[in-house]
Amino acid sequence: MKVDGRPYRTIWPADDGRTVVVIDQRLLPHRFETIELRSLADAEVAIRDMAVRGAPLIGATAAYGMALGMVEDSSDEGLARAGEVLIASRPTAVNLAWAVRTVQQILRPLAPAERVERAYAEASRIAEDDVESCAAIGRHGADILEKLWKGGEPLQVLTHCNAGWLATVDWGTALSPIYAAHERGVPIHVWVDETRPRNQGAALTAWELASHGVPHTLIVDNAGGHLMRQGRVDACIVGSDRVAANGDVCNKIGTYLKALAAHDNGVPFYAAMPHSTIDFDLAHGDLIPIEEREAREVTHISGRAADGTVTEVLLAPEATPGANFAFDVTPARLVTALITERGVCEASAEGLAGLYPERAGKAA
Ligand SMILES: CSC[C@@H](O)[C@@H](O)C(=O)COP(=O)(O)O
Repeated sequence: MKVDGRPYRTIWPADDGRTVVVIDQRLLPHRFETIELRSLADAEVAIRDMAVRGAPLIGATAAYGMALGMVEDSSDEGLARAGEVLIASRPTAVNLAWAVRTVQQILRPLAPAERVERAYAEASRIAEDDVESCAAIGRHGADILEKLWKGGEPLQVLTHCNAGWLATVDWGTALSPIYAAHERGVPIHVWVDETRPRNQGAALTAWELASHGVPHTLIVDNAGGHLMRQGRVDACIVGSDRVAANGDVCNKIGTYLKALAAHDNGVPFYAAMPHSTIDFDLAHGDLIPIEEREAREVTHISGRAADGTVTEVLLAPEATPGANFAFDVTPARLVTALITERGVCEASAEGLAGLYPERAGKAA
């Protein structure tokens, strides 16, 4: 996608062929800056501190992290250790473990001397695969949005968190259909959930949509139910960090409440994801590890001024403890359909098996 007229992806190798460059998403929407990852530790910290975030981008960063790890130590021990370090950085998005295991599987039979080049090639393949997958998700999802639009007033779509191009290598998952429909001339207005506590909706989704001229309005996380009751939402689309084999969808905390409100109000609720997000090894969503982050993100709110100064304010009494669950699981029965690069399917084991017959019922 473009930033100030220049095409960008969220991750790319620098000219030296070794350093990996990413956008520092902690600085958006006020500053667009990149950081260079030069070591396995840099990649691990970028994921853990959320300079990069979003399931597919975490996966691509982990793949490049494996390559950086191979530069440091391409022995069998180095290969295993790099995987352990990266997998421990964030637990919920399965794309991370999927990318690490994909790279390990390719490298394991090779001699250590051959592993560095092959690791970079595989990381680049994973990144390209994500770009193609997200573009295809955009086409399939735009077909749905086009059908939902009855002509006249803009289609009203609600989204949660950031599942746009910043969360992937390019295009996005939930936002890709919105961009594609917008390109096709379908008038769309997006209700953007702020997405406390880290405000990915306010900071990232709003920034993306504004940069691409898609009309949108920022709302507090609890407004979605009210808008749905008033008939002011035609569809919800979210991304996912992990889809279980039965179609349960894990995504940013608060997604489940939106799905409940959508179900109660007859609003279609779609989740969009590439194949790398589907965990055929997990029978159902209750088995998905839910990341718990620092309570400080809940008890405090912080904002960055345009000059870069960060101000943090305590919201609660000093002694009040906070709990910070980063994701929740929406049961498959509340999901109208899954939108993948292979097409649209029911959120069920049968639906997933129809699209991925080679993976269903087998280890990923
Ligand atoms: C495009 S992927 C969708 C998800 O990764 C996205 O909705 C999300 O929950 C991101 O969470 P984050 O904690 O910002 O990594």
